[in-house]
Amino acid sequence: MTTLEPFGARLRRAMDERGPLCVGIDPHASLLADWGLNDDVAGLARFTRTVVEALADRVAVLKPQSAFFERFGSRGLAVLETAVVEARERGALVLMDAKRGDIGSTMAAYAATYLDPASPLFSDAVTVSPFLGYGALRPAVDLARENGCGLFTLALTSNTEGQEVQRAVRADGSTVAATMLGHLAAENAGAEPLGSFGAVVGATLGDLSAFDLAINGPLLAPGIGAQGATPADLPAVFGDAVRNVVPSVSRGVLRHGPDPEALLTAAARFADEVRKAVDQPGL
Ligand SMILES: O=C(O)c1cc(=O)[nH]c(=O)n1[C@@H]1O[C@H](COP(=O)(O)O)[C@@H](O)[C@H]1O
Repeated sequence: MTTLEPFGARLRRAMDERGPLCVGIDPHASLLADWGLNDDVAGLARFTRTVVEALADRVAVLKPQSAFFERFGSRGLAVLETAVVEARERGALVLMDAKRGDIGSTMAAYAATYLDPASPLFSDAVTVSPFLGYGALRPAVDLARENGCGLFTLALTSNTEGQEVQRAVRADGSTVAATMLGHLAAENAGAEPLGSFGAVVGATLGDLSAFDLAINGPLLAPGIGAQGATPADLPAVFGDAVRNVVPSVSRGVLRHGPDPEALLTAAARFADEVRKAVDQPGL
């Protein structure tokens, strides 16, 4: 198996060619109903295939939310496996949104699930939670490096509840979030054109100038659309780091289905708004 080019380089190229938008694949039961589909594995498969076929050859990143597949058990995971393979074949980078985080020895198994090319769920990158300690993520960091994959570590999440943990002040006076950003900057030191170790930083959070977002890695910015943020908010939230932002939308695009053209139009509209806001290419 050929080793992939580092994820950061692959992502930068995809952002340059396709624009930086990430579309999330979140098959909520309510969306399946809105699309006239049953809340069962056949409905899940139809929904997922529609999104992949509509968008995988146009957007830089597709981000399946694993929870919506796991709720159907092994047959849901089989749908997810197919989606990952098809999306990658059509040229999208797949960011598995699994938000895994555990003690190091267990983390190694999560890493093998998403970052080992031999795994049926092998993805370009995965979201991880550092709240058992950043060091516990080491097996995932190492395997990502080995296989040309990326990690997106939660730093400042889009939901207000996250603040009690992420903005907590440590004994040395730094916040937990700033500490995570510091770890990521260290992982990405010297990487060109972009490091492979991203942070998740919500687009909903307002001015973040108190945080050093210059981690030389991508900043996944969920919260656009259904959670209320808009592409126009990005420069004020991210400042100079906006060039490395991967804005992420799930329901804001998915609610336009099941017509594939309508999905693509919705994604293109978000991409266009992003391009106007941050001066990067559209779809
Ligand atoms: O890691 C994520 O993607 C994520 C981090 C975060 O801080 N907030 C957040 O909403 N997300 C995910 O992004 C998606 C947001 O979906 P929409 O609100 O429908 O656009 C969901 O799959 C969330 O799990």
